[in-house]
Amino acid sequence: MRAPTLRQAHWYGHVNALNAPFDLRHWLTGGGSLTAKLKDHSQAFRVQCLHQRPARCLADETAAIGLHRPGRVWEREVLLRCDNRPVVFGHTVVPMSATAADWPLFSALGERSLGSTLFGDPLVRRGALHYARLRAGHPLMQRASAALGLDRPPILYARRCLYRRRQGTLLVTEVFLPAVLELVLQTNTNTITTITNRNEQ
Ligand SMILES: C=C(O[C@@H]1C=C(C(=O)O)C=C[C@H]1O)C(=O)O
Repeated sequence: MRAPTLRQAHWYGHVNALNAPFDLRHWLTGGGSLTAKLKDHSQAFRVQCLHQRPARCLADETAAIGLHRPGRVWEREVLLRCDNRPVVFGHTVVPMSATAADWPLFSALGERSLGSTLFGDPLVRRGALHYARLRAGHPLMQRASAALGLDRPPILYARRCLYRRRQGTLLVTEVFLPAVLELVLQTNTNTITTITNRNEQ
């Protein structure tokens, strides 16, 4: 196997290949909507849309979205914020050949979560998760670091998933930022209060 250049990552089919921090594993491998999981771990969740525009797909995503050579795509990049702290850099690409019938809600998403349109749509088929370690030269490392205005961390861990709907493909890459490790599951204090009150009566 040819060693990937720094601008490209090797995407593995199993998270064990990353040797990622233990506390990151459940974020990397979790099924269901990441948006829903982040909402469970924060009081306030927000999608900050950085841009959604035509772009050239990254070298290591060309084949994944079914293109024979790097071509033009619709590119959406976001920061997912929990209690205003950026915890995930999201990068989504859709080939220009896709039609509105393939992804009817994609073009007008704005600051609504893409996940809210994917999960629950019976026509959407979700592929397997793949995982990668992003190093300094990878475009998504550079973009995530720039969005945070921070020096580049040595490594960021990412996952990506291909979604299909009708004839369309859509590739979502989620780059997990260091602050995600500080999130705590928000227990529903109302439920606990109710139970406590009942016990005291
Ligand atoms: C795919 C999902 O959508 C999330 C929302 C995104 C967006 O709004 O661009 C991008 C990445 C995802 O983490 C999800 O919630 O699981």
